[in-house]
Amino acid sequence: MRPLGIDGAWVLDPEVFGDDRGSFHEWYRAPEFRAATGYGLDLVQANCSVSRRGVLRGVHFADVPPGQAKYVTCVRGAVFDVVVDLRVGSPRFGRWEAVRLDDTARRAVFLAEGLGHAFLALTDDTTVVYLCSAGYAPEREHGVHPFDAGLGIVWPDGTRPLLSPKDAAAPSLAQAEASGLLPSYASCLARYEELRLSR
Ligand SMILES: Cc1cn([C@H]2C[C@H](O)[C@@H](COP(=O)(O)OP(=O)(O)O[C@H]3O[C@@H](C)C(=O)[C@@H](O)[C@H]3O)O2)c(=O)[nH]c1=O
Repeated sequence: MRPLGIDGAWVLDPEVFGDDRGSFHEWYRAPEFRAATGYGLDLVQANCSVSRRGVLRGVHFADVPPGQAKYVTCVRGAVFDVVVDLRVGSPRFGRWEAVRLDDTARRAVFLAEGLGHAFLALTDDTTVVYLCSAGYAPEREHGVHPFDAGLGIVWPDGTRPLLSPKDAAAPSLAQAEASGLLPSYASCLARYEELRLSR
């Protein structure tokens, strides 16, 4: 796993073994995962979503503590997957980074607690699966608008994005910050340290 430009985010480039039957790859190995990230992934929930082309989900994040770390891959089709640093006080606050996840390279992205996550489906029947370190708590899950100019995410052309009503009504980064919705970098660092010591 190699770190992305936003601390707390990593990408796995797996070795994919192809043969006459199809392919095989490992997308999670606990010791290597821990060695690379400093985290043990405490698997509490595993999710799967299917999206048609142009569906855009996010930018979502959860309150820290406890936060919700996610380990994401795309098992069918392709997504433009985006990690956003929403941690107030982070040197990279507001910065975003995109990784293509697809059923060819079979990359996976890990996002630590407090980071924002979004993806745009580039194909029909795009299937994304992800492992989560915390269970779903709707009252603790929030969003920032994916087209917010303050974030300036450059989404790929060629699709007409379809957002959920909740995501379409999400605040801008500035509004979310002003209303105290965003996690602080200090609380995230404290949470990371707590997790490192406990696992
Ligand atoms: C996320 C989630 C949703 N749901 C339900 C609530 C709702 O009825 C339906 C769809 O929920 P949403 O519209 O929030 O789903 P979605 O927009 O796909 O939300 C997801 O977006 C990506 C970007 C993430 O990173 C995820 O963590 C999650 O926030 O599924 C659960 O039961 N458990 C869950 O963990």
